[in-house]
Amino acid sequence: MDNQTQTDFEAALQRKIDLKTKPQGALGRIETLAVQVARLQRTLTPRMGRAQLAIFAGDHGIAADGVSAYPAEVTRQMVLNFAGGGAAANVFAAVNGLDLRVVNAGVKGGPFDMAGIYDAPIGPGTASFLRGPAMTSDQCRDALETGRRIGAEGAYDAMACGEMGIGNTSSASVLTHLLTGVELDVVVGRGTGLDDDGLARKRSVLGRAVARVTGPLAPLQALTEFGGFEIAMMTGAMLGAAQARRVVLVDGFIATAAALLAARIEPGSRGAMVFCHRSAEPGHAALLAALQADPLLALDMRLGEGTGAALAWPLVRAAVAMLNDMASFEDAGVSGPA
Ligand SMILES: Cc1cc2ncn([C@H]3O[C@H](COP(=O)(O)O)[C@@H](O)[C@H]3O)c2cc1C
Ligand SMILES: O=C(O)c1cccnc1
Repeated sequence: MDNQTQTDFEAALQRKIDLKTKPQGALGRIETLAVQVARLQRTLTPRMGRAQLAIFAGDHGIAADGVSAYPAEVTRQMVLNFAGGGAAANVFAAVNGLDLRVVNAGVKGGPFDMAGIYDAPIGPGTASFLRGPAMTSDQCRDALETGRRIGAEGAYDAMACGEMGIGNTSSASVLTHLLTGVELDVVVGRGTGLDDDGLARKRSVLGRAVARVTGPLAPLQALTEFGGFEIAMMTGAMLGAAQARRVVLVDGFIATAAALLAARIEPGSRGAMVFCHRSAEPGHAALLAALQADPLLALDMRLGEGTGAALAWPLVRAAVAMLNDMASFEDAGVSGPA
């Protein structure tokens, strides 16, 4: 769109919302959401029919260094739980009508070879980033490419990204520190529920890991050094979905680390992102501030899997329904402001 067309479009969009049977601005953030989706789809009559929740799973070498309250085997066990329909993400996706896709981005123990799990492993888990890079730059590129393809596949209007990977709050914490400049100790949290000793150990391990590198890292370098296969694939999926002009439903701490990477790699992707909830994991605030994002929900959740994204999906649908289906003052014969 040229500048004049853009200005006319924005004016027509705001006028359409202001003529609805409500006091001006009375639907608050629902109005902002409607504007965002209309801009993304470049129409005054956007569509918000189907959403997919893709859960990317990957193992982390750093998990063997004692940074999680749970053992690494839980990653694989939870992938089987997703396939069996028993996880929180399954339940919320079912209630709110999102299609679920489970992606093996690199879980230890080899391919699953079973219905309901898409095997696209980059490797058998990352290497521990305490001792060297988590992955090679080729692996990082492959994960991003696979993610981009997944993000653009199917006939979806929205893409929710979730993750599973024991140890991935460690990866996300280091990425948050490197990408935002906020002090490491501030952004490291309890993850799955470390006690005070566990948290101190996690801070110490991650401090030593960060000391391995010097100087500011470019986003792709940071992802290669300290990322996870599921984080890299999720970053790619967000980029692919944004490029296809789909709404990107961003979940909690880990997903927002991927979102910040995506926005740094391609700033244009930011416009597609809807920030769904504020995680209780402390590093989330730093990521949200860097993205100038104010999430829709604050439910004290700290799970991941895309649970917050699945819960926020009906709000996006409601915003679009408001724009398309709500009567104007004239349609309904309601008097405007006195
Ligand atoms: C049973 C179970 C289900 C989960 N679903 C998501 N996570 C979440 O916790 C993990 C990250 O936390 P940390 O860095 O402390 O390991 C990720 O797998 C994340 O998705 C889970 C964790 C557990 C234990
Ligand atoms: O907010 C998240 O995504 C999160 C927080 C803790 C553990 N796993 C995920």
